[in-house]
Amino acid sequence: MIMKIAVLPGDGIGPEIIAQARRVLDVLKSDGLKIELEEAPIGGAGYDAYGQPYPEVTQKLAREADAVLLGAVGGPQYDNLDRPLRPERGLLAIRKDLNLFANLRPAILYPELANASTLKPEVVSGLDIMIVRELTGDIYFGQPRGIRVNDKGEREGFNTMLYSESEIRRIAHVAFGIAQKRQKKLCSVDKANVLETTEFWKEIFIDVAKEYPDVELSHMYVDNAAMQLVRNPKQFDVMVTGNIFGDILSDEASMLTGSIGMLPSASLDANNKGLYEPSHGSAPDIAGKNLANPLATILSTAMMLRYTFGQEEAAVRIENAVKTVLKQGYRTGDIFEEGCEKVSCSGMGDAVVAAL
Ligand SMILES: NC(=O)c1ccc[n+]([C@@H]2O[C@H](COP(=O)([O-])OP(=O)(O)OC[C@H]3O[C@@H](n4cnc5c(N)ncnc54)[C@H](O)[C@@H]3O)[C@@H](O)[C@H]2O)c1
Ligand SMILES: CC(C)[C@H](C(=O)O)[C@@H](O)C(=O)O
Ligand SMILES: [Mg+2]
Repeated sequence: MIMKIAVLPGDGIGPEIIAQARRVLDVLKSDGLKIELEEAPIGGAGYDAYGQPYPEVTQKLAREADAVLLGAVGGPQYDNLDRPLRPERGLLAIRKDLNLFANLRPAILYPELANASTLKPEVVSGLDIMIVRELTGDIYFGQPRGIRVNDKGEREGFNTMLYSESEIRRIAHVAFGIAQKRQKKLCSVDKANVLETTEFWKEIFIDVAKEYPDVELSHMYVDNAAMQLVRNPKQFDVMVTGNIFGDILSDEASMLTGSIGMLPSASLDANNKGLYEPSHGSAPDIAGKNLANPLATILSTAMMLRYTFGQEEAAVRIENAVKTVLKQGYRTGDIFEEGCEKVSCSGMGDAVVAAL
């Protein structure tokens, strides 16, 4: 089987981190994996090349590919564009277009990074949480949305937090399925005390739970969950939540692992076609300086091999290479500590390739 991968570097540090992930894939390719890579622009790069953040060429490539590897989108130079043209809309468009409703963001603390975590080692050692974020619904996509003039002649901005029953059910099945293969503990995060949308979410989760009697389902309000994540994160095994809460909680959880540069992600459709990207953004403050941590992107390629291609061995090989470079003491600036060797983005890529 030839694995067709659409590579969309995007903006800011996107091209730098994707270059390192490509080197990793090139090693696997030279060792016999049949991988076909083709690049196209997305986000600001899409706008610059074709006037659209999700150009038709990119859409065609992404639809025809088995998986998509994406860097990051966005940057201050695009912030004043009309809303539909902004880079972030390109990312939302590809997620919706490919029906990638299940976003998996694993927050794993590698023991070597215990000191890089913002929490004390004893609170965080052994951390392994899977955040399951619904990705194609919620306030991100609910209609109506916009900025309008109200009855009093005042301008107002509005969005709609919306989930249909089928959208909740399908993400619930994904989350319960993942919990079944782990510690069998699923925490659904909501704001059911205030928001009808998430009260409904909770109701559906309780119903779906009947099909998974071996999984212990709990519920937590999102404000408490944000606090519990920094108080005692190891109480969580799998967390499942809607699009907006998942966006925020996954960034928070990333710091428990040492850096946002360590958090990979998989965004899957119902058939495990996936888009793989780091959870972070285009980091305009360090873009073009060869400073970014490429490990989240490299770990995302491992997720791709696992979830879309069923190549468990190759996935573990990449993860082991990452563990090796951390053991060897290589650190980009975001995870650097005294006594380690500071490397650039491409330097980290060199180390991973050597470890492979
Ligand atoms: N998936 C995506 O493409 C995505 C995700 C988040 C934000 N964004 C976009 O990125 C732009 C910047 O957003 P932001 O600043 O809020 O978030 P960001 O994640 O880009 O950066 C936040 C901070 O984390 C640092 N950082 C991020 N990734 C890093 C890495 N790999 N190595 C080292 N440090 C890293 C940055 O330098 C910055 O200080 C915005 O346009 C935003 O919309 C895109
Ligand atoms: C850039 C933005 C649209 C995106 C999101 O909010 O989903 C990002 O923050 C992420 O976490 O992937
Ligand atoms: Mg985010």
